[in-house]
Amino acid sequence: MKTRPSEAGTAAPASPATHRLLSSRLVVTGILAAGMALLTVVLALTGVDYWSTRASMLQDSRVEAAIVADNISAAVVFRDTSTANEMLGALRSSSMVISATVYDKDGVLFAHYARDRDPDFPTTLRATGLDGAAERAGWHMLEIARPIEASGTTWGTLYIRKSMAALYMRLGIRFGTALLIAICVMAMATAMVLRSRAAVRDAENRLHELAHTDAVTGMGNRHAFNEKLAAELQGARGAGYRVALVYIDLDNFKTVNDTFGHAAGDGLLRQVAKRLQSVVRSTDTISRLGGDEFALILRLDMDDAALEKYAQRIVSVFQAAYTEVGQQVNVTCSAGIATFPDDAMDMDALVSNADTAMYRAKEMGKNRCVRFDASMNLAVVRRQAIEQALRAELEQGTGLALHYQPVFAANDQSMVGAEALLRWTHAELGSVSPLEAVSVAEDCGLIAPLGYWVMRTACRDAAQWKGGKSLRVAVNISARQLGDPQFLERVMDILREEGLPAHLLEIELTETVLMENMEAGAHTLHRLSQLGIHLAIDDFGTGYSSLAYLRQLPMRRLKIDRSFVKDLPGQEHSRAIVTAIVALAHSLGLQVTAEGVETQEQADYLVRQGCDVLQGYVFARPMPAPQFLALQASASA
Ligand SMILES: Nc1nc2c(ncn2[C@@H]2O[C@@H]3COP(=O)(O)O[C@H]4[C@@H](O)[C@H](n5cnc6c(=O)[nH]c(N)nc65)O[C@@H]4COP(=O)(O)O[C@H]3[C@H]2O)c(=O)[nH]1
Repeated sequence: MKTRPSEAGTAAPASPATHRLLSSRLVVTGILAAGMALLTVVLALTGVDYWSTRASMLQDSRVEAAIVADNISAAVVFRDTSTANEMLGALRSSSMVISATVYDKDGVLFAHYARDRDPDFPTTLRATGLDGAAERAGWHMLEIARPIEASGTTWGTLYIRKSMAALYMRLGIRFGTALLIAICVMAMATAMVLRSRAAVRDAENRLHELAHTDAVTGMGNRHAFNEKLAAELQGARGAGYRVALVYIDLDNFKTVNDTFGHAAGDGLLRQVAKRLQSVVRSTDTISRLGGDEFALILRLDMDDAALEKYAQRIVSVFQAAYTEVGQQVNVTCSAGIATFPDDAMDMDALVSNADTAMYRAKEMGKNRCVRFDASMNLAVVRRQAIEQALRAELEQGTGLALHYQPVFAANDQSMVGAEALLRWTHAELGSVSPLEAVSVAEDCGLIAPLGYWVMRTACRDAAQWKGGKSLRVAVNISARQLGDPQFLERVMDILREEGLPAHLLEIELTETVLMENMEAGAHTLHRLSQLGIHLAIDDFGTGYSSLAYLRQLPMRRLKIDRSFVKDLPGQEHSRAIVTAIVALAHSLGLQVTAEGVETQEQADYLVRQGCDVLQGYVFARPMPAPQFLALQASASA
């Protein structure tokens, strides 16, 4: 199967909105953190500044008070109040001084200076609360007291009050400037971050768009599909609605791609996308999952019958032919539907079930839509078991066998060869039909080892068939085998190693195999034919082969499918087809084999129509190699 459930993924990836919100938050948090850091630095610097300015102011004030106390001592000794007042007045040049007072040795006011009115100034030394050489530094005011001395005697006390306002003013200006610079820096940094963020977001949006868009059709791709389906299922769980998933796979897209080239294939996919979009509702989501696979997610607001009709509409969209590179191209689709929560409770199971239903549609003949059914999973389980068993079987090679069904010349009923048919009986799985085994082997990549085992075994057995007439062994080849670039070389090696002449090997290919390997196949077939190997078209009439194309291939034989033989000679339709096929084959120089001949009446009719070789239960059933050897020995005796 092309799609494995694990590819879908279960967890809903973060939506672009969540992603954007998260990255915006990160940006804001980063800016805030930087702002806080700058503010802290500014505050710390201001604190340091405060303490150093305050300490130097204290020191200056002490010196100032000592100088004034020294100079004023003479005026105090001689009780010259006016000189003392004048000297105190000189302090007005010191802007921080509020007032200065001199008390005599009894602590009584002697001289005073106040910058403005200072009604609270202490009128006695006692009221200052300071004595001798003391100082008091508060938040608002600095008070200094200094003794006034002359000739070793204390004559009074100088008391100065200073305001701290200037200090705060200076600090305030510095803090404000630093803050302003910090804010400007932050604003510039923020503007730059936001600008680059916007550029990054644009780039992210573009990347998101690219990562979620299919380049060929412009539809959502597998990422977009996974996100949408996860979101839709989450919504459905919350709100209790149903969701349907339709898996669509084009049936013969590979042929178009191989025939007309990849550009035409892309053009066709674009047309398909347009047509699909024209039938789905605007609320439904259609995505291209890759290759020729599309998926449709719809919120189910319709009943099952309406859903079937809807699916039919999708399939019928493909009925009209497409025109690509001037050619009419017919492409059909196989679709599978699974619904949530009826068929699956989670995303992986829903995807897997829709895929399973789509593969069932293919198995049922393509060009249809199939609703998932729980029993289909049993089929999937069986296929997985077959895959495992086949893998083991090919390593040990014990359970596989070939049976040979003889084929007879129509004119004299003599045996002319045999068709090798795969038989496989497994201890647990029982008898597995060759069609089932080959189909599983093709899907899981085991067709090459299986095909070469069949080819080698058939050639080895046929090399033992000795008799009057050389018998040719026919081997069936599946589509994937013909696509193997090593095919020609491997077949030649096998013939050489097993000792079978090339003309005694016939390779049977169905029309579908031929049509699926048109270009690469044609070259290989010509080489095989040049080497002497016979080529036959199997099950003729059941495929869609173009006769013009078949004519160019080096075919020797055409085998009429047994579905046309079964109703002979009674049914007119079958009679007409068989007559036409025989005439056509002979006109192209091909021999005709009729397979599935079950009655003598059918055999007689086919001989009358000119068939060259007959094969069927009426003559012999497929049989094990030793039995065939015995039959062949008795026939040639
Ligand atoms: N009803 C009826 N059936 C008859 C009669 N005579 C023969 N048959 C059956 O018709 C099938 C003929 O093989 P086919 O058309 O190549 O169809 C084959 C062939 O396409 C495929 N197959 C078988 N062996 C191999 C193999 O080794 N490799 C590949 N690639 N495919 C194989 O599986 C198909 C089915 O094979 P079988 O089941 O063996 O079925 C065989 C054979 O048993 C008859 O008179 N009446």
